[in-house]
Amino acid sequence: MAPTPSSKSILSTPSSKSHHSRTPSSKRLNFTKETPGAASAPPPEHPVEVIGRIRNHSETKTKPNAVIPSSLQINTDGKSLRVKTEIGYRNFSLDGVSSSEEDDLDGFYKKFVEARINGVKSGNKCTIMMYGPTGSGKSHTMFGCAKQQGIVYKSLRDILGEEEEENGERLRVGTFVQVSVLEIYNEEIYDLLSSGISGGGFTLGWPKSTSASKVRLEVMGKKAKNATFISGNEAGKILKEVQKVEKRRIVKSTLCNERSSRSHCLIIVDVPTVGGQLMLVDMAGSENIEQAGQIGLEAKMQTAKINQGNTALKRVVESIANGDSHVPFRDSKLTMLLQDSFEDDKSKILMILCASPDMKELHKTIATLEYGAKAKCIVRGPHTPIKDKGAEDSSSAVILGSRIAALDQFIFKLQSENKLKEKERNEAKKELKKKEEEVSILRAKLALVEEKGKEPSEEEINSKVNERTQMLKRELESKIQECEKMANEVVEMERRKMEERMFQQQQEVEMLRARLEEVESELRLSRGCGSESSETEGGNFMKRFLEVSSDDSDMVKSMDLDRSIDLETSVVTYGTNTNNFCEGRQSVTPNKAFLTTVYEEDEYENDDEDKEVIEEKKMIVTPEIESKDQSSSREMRIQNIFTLCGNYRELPQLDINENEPKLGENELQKSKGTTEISIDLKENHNTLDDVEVYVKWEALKENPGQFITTLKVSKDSTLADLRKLIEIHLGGDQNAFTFLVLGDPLGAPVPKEKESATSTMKLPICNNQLRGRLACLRPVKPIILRLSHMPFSSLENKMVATTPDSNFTKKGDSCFSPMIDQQLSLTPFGNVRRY
Ligand SMILES: Nc1ncnc2c1ncn2[C@@H]1O[C@H](COP(=O)(O)OP(=O)(O)OP(=O)(O)O)[C@@H](O)[C@H]1O
Repeated sequence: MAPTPSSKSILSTPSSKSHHSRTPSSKRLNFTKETPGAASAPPPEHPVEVIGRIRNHSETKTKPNAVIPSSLQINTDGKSLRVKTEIGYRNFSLDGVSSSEEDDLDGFYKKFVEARINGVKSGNKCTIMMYGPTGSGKSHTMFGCAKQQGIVYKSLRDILGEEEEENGERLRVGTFVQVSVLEIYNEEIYDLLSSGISGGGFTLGWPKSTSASKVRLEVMGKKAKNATFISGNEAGKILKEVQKVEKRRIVKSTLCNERSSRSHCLIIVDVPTVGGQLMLVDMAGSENIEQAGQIGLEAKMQTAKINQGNTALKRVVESIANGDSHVPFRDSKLTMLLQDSFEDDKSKILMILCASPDMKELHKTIATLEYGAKAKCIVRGPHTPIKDKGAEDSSSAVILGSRIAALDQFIFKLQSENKLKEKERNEAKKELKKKEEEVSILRAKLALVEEKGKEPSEEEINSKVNERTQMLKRELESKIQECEKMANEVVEMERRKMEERMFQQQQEVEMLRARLEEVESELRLSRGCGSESSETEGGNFMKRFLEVSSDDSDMVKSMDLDRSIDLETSVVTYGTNTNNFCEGRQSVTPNKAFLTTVYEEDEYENDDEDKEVIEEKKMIVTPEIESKDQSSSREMRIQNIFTLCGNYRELPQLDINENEPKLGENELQKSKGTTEISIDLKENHNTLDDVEVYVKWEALKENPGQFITTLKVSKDSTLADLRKLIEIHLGGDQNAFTFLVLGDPLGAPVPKEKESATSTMKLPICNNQLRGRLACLRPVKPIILRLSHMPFSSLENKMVATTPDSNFTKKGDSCFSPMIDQQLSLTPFGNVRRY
């Protein structure tokens, strides 16, 4: 193996010759002068840590299986590197060495970068700079590739912190950072975060559009003045902005690199909350003009300008390492901005030397490693150059101002976040209040439902019953009042009608009286006014009729006048019971007329079956009889009237023609409960020894002269015999009576002891029949008659409901008043009723 070349021979490159002349290697390595008591002093601090990063061989992709010779070999200690040359090898001791083959970007970051980033989060300052020739992998390591992210993004993530999201909400907020991105191109500083048009943009040789859109910045102290920064604590947003900025860097194809970074890029990350700062510097390639292949004066000038930063940095490093009293920080914009990184006691520099194992790159690789070795030798101590007081103050003011601005922004951000949270909290409170109201409403409803579901208590039932009872009571009272009112109205109406009827009846009675007077006068005329008895009879008749007319007793009377002149017959039936009132009127054959009188006994019995017919008589007068003896016919009619008045009420029925139906018979049969008693004259004539006795009570004021029965006795019989039969008929002697000698004007009773000596034949003849006698009985005790007190209203109702027969009476021939005729035309019965 060839002997290891001395470092001197390896580092004797043209570019470094001048430095070697000024700062011998021995001095460089031992630039920290030993001072008395140095043995007891702490070991010197190396502010610059140098890491070698060896990229993959460029021909690996094209020749994957080929054995490609490499100029670099990492020693076993992992911190030193052997460079192979044609004449031998040279070792370089570094703080660490890593190859891309062994450590990808993640591995490299974790091994050499992560600890520094943690220091920044704790408030330290760190500058990570990529140094190496073009195409050695500086940008690749700094920004990464599609597969892996580089140091910029990984460190930002570490500082900001990984975001945790759940259901679209961020759970953890990262560290607040302030990021500014600068580009130093052609010794000008551009603000890559500003999109404004730069008035002083240098466009020579580069696309105008690119440089024209950038803002050029001036340096104030050690900082770029008015640099734009992005701030926040959300890693996603910050990284996205940095990615955009990365693409705005000026790149150009060179012989060494298709997309060669022609500028230095500085990404400055401030962590104002702790005072930490991270400065990431991706330097342009360190190749010289010839190596870059630039042709022409302009291109050579550009390359020279680009290298100005690299050259100035080399000198700064050498000056610091040599302990020179003056460090030329102001030789370039890059060194001006990196001054704090070298001078601040809290600041550390991580210099990553990028190198290619390609044999063609050997010289550049050695130059890079020598540069790194020098930087590694820098220590802080007494040799630290005296700082420029004014510049330091200015720099501190800028830093403080920046920090204050960052803190203000941070406070503002916290305040806005706080406001947002406050707003959310208020909204949540409102929502909570609304929900509570809904809950209370629902609870009330639930309570109601539960209450309804419960069984009603006894008190509730009682109260409801009472309430219902009161309501029904009120309804009942109101209905009673209504009924009373209606009843009063009905009574009043009935009373009025009754009065009208009474008035009508009084008029009818007057008419009837006048008619009777006419009849009486006719009778007197017909008898030639000669018979005194007739006079007496007529007088009696008038007397009785007037009594009846003026009588206010409760006796009910009925009367039908024979109207034989008109050969019409009217049938009048009176009943004391309104419900049982039987009425009928019909046209009859001209040669027949009859009178029917019916007394019904009990007005209080409403049942038809209980009605008792006391008397019914039919009288038929034939035209033949009337033609033989007109006067006899008239007398008969008058007798009928007498009969109605009391003494001669009972007239025998003269049924001449048996084959013809008896007039009014149908109506009588229809009348329930009436008993028809017919007297057949032919039969009487056949029995010569018998006398037919009509028995009746004497007609008194309180007694209408009720008919009792008809008895057949021998003509030789006496009143004593007749009494026995009558008493048998009456069923005992409770209605004890005496016979009246009716022919006697005084109407004297026959003493009982004389009854056996008095012949039945001495009784008055009844209805002009030779063998008919009338036995008029005077009751010893007064007969209690159950007579009707029927109201007129019922009778009136009956009359209205009846079908009239207009042929029954002839107009103008009626003996009654027109009003009565009208009534008779409406009803089959004429009636006179007195109370
Ligand atoms: N470790 C690596 N692994 C794979 N490819 C790499 C690696 N390093 C660099 N490359 C590739 O080499 C090319 C040049 O690399 P890069 O641009 O990073 O070089 P550079 O040093 O930044 O050059 P310049 O100074 O000109 O910008 C790129 O295409 C890059 O992808």
